[in-house]
Formats: sequence, C-alpha cells, structure tokens
Amino acid sequence: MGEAPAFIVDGLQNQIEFENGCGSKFKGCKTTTTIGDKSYVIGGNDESTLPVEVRIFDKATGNWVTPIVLGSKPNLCKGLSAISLNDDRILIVKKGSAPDDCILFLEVDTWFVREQKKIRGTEVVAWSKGVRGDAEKPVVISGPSGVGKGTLISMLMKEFPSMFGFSVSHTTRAPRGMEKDGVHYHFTERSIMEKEIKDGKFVEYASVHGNLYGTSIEAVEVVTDAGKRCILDIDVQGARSVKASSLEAILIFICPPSMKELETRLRSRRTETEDQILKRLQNAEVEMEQGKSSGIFDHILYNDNLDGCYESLKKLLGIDGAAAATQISAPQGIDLPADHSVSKMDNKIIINYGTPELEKASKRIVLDVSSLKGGAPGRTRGLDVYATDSFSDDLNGINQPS
Ligand SMILES: Nc1nc2c(ncn2[C@@H]2O[C@H](COP(=O)(O)OP(=O)(O)O)[C@@H](O)[C@H]2O)c(=O)[nH]1
Ligand SMILES: Nc1ncnc2c1ncn2[C@@H]1O[C@H](COP(=O)(O)OP(=O)(O)O)[C@@H](O)[C@H]1O
Repeated sequence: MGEAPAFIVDGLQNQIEFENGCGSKFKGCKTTTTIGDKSYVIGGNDESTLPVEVRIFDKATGNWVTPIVLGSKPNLCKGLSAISLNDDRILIVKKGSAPDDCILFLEVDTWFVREQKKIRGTEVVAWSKGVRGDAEKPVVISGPSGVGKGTLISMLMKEFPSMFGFSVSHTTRAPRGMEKDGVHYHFTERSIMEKEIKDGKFVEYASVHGNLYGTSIEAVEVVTDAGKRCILDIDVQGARSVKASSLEAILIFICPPSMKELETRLRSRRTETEDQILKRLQNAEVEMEQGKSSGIFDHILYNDNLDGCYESLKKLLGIDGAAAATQISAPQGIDLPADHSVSKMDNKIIINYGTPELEKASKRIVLDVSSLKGGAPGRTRGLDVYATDSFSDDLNGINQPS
C-alpha cells in the first residue's frame, strides 16, 4: 500500500501556494491536482532540463501508479501551475517557457485517453500543447488508388512547406521504386506492425488491397510538434476512424472523372503489377460508393483537371488567393511573462504579473478556455488569449462570475 505524500493538496489555491513555495531554487517543482479519487502529481525533482513526470495516487486503493505517458513530455521550467478542466484534463501553465511551450494540457479522461486505457489495460495520460485560435485542423485526403491524392498532397506541401506536414503512415506493403522509408511510409513487417497496433500505438489502421496501413500516434505528433498542419493520406476505413476520434480533421474525398480515366492513371503510373492493378480497380468501386454516400466526408472534389482540383482544394482549406498570405503563419504560441501567478474564474484562466503588491497596477493575461477543440494526439486548439490590466477588468466585469 502506497503512502500519500506530504505535499498532496486539493484545489487550485493550494497548488499556487505550493508552486510559489518552490522558491527560486526550482527544486521539487511539483504540482498536484485531484480529480475524483485520483491525485495527479505533475513535475520533476530538480534540473530544469528533465522532462516533467506524472504519477498518480489512487485514494481508492491507496496505491501509487506510474501511467503510460503519451505525447511529447514538456521539459521542466521555473514552476508549474495546474488547473483541472471539466475533470478530463489538467491545464498546465509553465513559467519562463517559450510561447509554443507554456500552455499544455495533460489529458486524463478524454476520449483519446479512455480509448488508450481500454487498449493498453493500464493507466494512461496524454500531453497536448495548447495553441491559439482554430487554424490548424488536420486534413484527411481519401480516394481510390490512382485518383491523384499523392500528387495533390505533394503540390500542397511544395507550395506551403511551413504550413503542412505529412503524416508518414506505416505499411506492410513493399516500397515502390522511388519511395523512401520514413519519408513516404514506414515500411514495416506485418508481425511488428500487428504488435504495435495491439500496444495501442496507432490512431487508426486498416487492411487495404491486402496490406496493413496505419497512422501512428507518433506520426501525427511529429507534425503537430513542428507547428504544422497534419495531412493524412488514408483510405475510407481510416477516414471513418479519424472521424470518430478527437482529431477533428477536415475530411476530403477525391473522385476520378470516370473509372476509365482512373484505370488509365493507375496503369500509366507503372508502379503496380497487373494483379495489383485489378485488385485496386475492384476496390475502387466500393471506395467510390462509400466515399460519396457514407456521410464520412466533409467535401468531395473531382480530380479531372489537376490544376483546377488543386485550386479547389486550396479554396476549401482557406488558403486560396489573398487569404493565403495571412493564413500561412504557423499556429501562434502564447507569450507569457516569465513570472506570474494563476487563478481561475469560470472558463477564464487569469494570469497575473507585474506588481502584485500594488494590485491595481498589476497586469493580466486572460486565457479563455470555453471553446477548446482537438487535443491528443494533436494540439489543443481554440484558446483565446487577451491582455488586460486588472483595474479596468474589474470595471468591465471580467472579474465577476458570469
Ligand atoms: N487507413 C489507412 N489507409 C492508408 C494509410 N496510408 C495509406 N493508406 C491508404 O492505403 C491505400 C493504398 O495506398 P498506397 O499503397 O500508397 O497506394 P496508392 O493509393 O495507389 O498510392 C490508399 O487508399 C491510401 O490512402 C494509413 O495510415 N491508414
Ligand atoms: N488530374 C489529373 N489528370 C491526369 N493525371 C493525373 C491527374 N492527377 C494525378 N494524375 C496522375 O495519375 C497518377 C496517379 O496519381 P497519384 O497521385 O499517384 O494517385 P494516388 O496517390 O491517389 O494513388 C500519377 O501518375 C499522376 O501524375
């Protein structure tokens, strides 16, 4: 039976006091948040370069549990504040961190975490970085083999290299002539991939044309951690799984102008044997039916004229014409002052800095968390952030419970 640590505290006020009590030595920078029977101890013991660790004290059993931690662990910092949101995630505000690394969410009971707990049969938590606004929904591109998915994705990545990142899938199929391992696919043995699927390492997977294909959690995280919008080239079954997931992607189905033209494109690519071509054409009929009528997809595009289809794709992603210039910037991080204190008022997290002893002269940043979207294994979007000063906020009612 585990022994509860002396510093376990309930409630935000105590967390702040504890965090402030870390002092300037940055030792024992841990914070504890209790949700139901579980106390989540988040932080590290010492050096600021170590990743933030998570341990769980289960009051019901009296045991300590070390969970599987998914997502990129944040590095330690000058201090942490932790605030429970909706009992399914903990908002972490890090002191003295870069704008893209100071607001994080530790998911403890979201859809993604619950699925992972079921698969792995153990305690799981997942990190997700918080970003402002809503600009970076992942994009799923589906469609029959040979329709032009890869061609359209290459065009997008070439024109907007800093905006989009390709989710490199795993597959058990053999590489084609020009394909590179780790770039086009992670080419994997079936037994290894099956084990990794069982271990819960995939967001989705499917058997397509006789081979296994799947999107690993890591493949999505690599892209989102680079601050880019993730593009997934996956089949209709995979699109269905993504639609049910927390990724909140935009789902696009690409149609050929005709089955005859699809066959011409597939053959002219010269990457498949005759048997493989026939199998792909047979599967294309089913995929077309599902793609058009299943209600999975948000948009259907016809790839007749390549340039025309590419323009339509850009338009529905909101990056056509003049809009592109303003939208291509990477998702914004949040510029927090190095030293601050944190409190919560309904859906607003209030970060005070400046001169706390002179209450009216202190400054505030307000994080509005009322419209959060996405989450692990991607970023948590929809944070609204604005700066104010405390005196005018009191007058404007920001400080009043709504
Ligand atoms: N579900 C799922 N499908 C994938 C994944 N990666 C690729 N696919 C799909 O698998 C199918 C075959 O892909 P590929 O062998 O590259 O052939 P191509 O579509 O003819 O270029 C296509 O429909 C892809 O969209 C994945 O990670 N998950
Ligand atoms: N609109 C189009 N018109 C003619 N050929 C096209 C068009 N779009 C793509 N192609 C060609 O069709 C072939 C299949 O395209 P590809 O991008 O490999 O398809 P997918 O990734 O969907 O299997 C390629 O040789 C590509 O150059």
